[in-house]
Amino acid sequence: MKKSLGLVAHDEKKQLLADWCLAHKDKLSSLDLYSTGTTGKKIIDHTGLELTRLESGPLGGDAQLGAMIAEKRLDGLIFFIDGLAAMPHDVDVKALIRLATIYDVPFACNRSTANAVLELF
Ligand SMILES: O=C(CO)COP(=O)(O)O
Repeated sequence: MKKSLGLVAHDEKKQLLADWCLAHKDKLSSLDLYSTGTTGKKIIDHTGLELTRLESGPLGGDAQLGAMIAEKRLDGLIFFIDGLAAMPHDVDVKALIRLATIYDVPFACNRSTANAVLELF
């Protein structure tokens, strides 16, 4: 069965994630990819990768990824976080990170850790 990977980025980090996805397109195309709404659109437009777009983060996309982790349907999470901006949905962001932590899901919050997580796939 294909492994699944979540891909999320805050607005200031979306280009960085799209570029990272392009650089790793071959490997990523062998995985089931899930993304929050706006991040997913950016990745598709930039890379042509196929992925499942969930709701936008502030409208529940982070919560959907958290639910997938709790249901053991997500094998890894790449979440490029903007550590310099306040988010109206900060509670959802924290909940997603918390679930990745307690379920021991490989989780990357920036490019160098994303490279390390992708090595596991
Ligand atoms: O806000 C996000 C993660 O917290 C990302 O959501 P979007 O991909 O819809 O911008």
